[in-house]
Amino acid sequence: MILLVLFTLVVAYAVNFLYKKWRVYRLLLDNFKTPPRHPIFGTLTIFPKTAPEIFKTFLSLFGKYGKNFVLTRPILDAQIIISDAKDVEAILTNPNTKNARKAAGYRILEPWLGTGLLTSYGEKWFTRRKIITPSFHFNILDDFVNVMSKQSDILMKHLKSMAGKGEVDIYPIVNAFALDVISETAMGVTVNAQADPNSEYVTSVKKMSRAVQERLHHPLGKTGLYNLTSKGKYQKTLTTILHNFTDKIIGERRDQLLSNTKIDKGSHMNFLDILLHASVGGKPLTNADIREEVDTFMFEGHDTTASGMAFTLYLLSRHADVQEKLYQELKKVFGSKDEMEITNKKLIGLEYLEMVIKESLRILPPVPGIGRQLMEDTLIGGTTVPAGVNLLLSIYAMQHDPDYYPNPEKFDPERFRSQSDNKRTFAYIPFSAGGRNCIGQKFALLDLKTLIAKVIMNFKLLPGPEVILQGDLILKASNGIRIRFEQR
Ligand code: HEM
Repeated sequence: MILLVLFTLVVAYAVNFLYKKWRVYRLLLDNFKTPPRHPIFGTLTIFPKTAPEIFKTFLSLFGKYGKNFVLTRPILDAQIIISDAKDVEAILTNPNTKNARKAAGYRILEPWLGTGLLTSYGEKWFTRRKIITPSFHFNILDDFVNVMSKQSDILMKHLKSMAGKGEVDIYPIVNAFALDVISETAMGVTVNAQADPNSEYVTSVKKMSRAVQERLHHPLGKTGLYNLTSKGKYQKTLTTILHNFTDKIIGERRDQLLSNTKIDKGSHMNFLDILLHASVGGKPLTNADIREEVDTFMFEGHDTTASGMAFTLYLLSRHADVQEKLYQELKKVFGSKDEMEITNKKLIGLEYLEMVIKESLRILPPVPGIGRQLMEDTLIGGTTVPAGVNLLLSIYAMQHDPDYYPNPEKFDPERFRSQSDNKRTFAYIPFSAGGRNCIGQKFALLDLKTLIAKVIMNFKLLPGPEVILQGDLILKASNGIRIRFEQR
């Protein structure tokens, strides 16, 4: 009898669950365009197998189905893809920012990042954001520029050894640079990715970035069942290595503070120090709390920036006129390459460099799209979409939409000479926008400017093959980002 009652309850729950899902599913399909659907697999079947082909097919859908459309997956799962800047604005500027919950896909980052700033929401996100925001104060960024400049000198030596010797895939090289900069600024230690690319931590970060991308495409990727697969177990092993490393750094730094060893104020205050000094409701953050944030910075602060750096150099290598104009601006500010002293103030004065970077981040945005799960009913394209629905805001599609950017495939930094065109504001969001925008935006721009300025003052860039793009969490090139260097 008890079994019968239990069985009936389970069936009733399942029917109710599916009925509610079906109603949302129907609402979305009745109000948004959608590509042809397979009865079980939904629109998954229109996508080819490889990551570059998936990205190409995805982008072609905007031409066929308009700025917003729906994609479906098994079990009545529907997601709205959005590239109408008006709708993006309404979603990102919702005054209830605390409730900006990330889409279900972000949960694949949680084994490594926990629920740090990127993945959390509600009160936890709000409190952490308040604590972390001062880490990006102008004065602190000033100190960080010294780290960026020092690390870029190491990179120059590395590039010199490669100049004039044919094509180089620039992505892993600038990735190591970005990792060194973020580790020194976030944790106060150098992981020496440039000098020692084979250390356990450095290789584990790289493997983890790849493992996360793979998980994104795995049918069980977003479920707990993934942890039982061999790939899931591999991700767990990497997580343990990465956590052990961060735990050790945090533990040592806390002990140093407790034993009253004075933090050397002559050196920069890093994010870790700020977190160790912070408290919530009078209680200090635990080591586990701090680890979430340090790991989040290590992930979000290096792959993104490396993608931006590598693609900017790639675009410059293919546009000799822009490169020359930039070189002339840099020469005026820095004099000769041997006397280059990089400061925050000098970088801010480089107007054309800023335009070049902005246009690069438009044409090849490191984060091609961001996901949200609606926490309240929201009007999208004239339809009230119920809470719970997952959205993908396509940064790439908006920034390539001819309605917002005439001749969108043309690399033209002059687009950013005038900032007066308000129509475009939310069509250009490489760092997202609103309350949950990128907290590291200023940091990333300084990092990009330092590296690009140093490279262009020292080298002439020449083109290699065209990139084949793949756009998962981070925009990358499946054939590498290959260019040639000649020493100036
Ligand atoms: C060119 C480089 C970068 C780009 C294009 C970029 C882009 C973005 C974007 C689009 C978001 C929104 C993500 C979402 O809503 O899901 C974001 C969030 C975030 N970024 Fe960046 N980012 C860059 C560099 C950095 C750096 C250097 C750091 C750290 C130093 C950083 C830390 C973060 C964090 C912690 C968040 C979450 C913020 C929150 O939700 O409150 N990013 N970034």
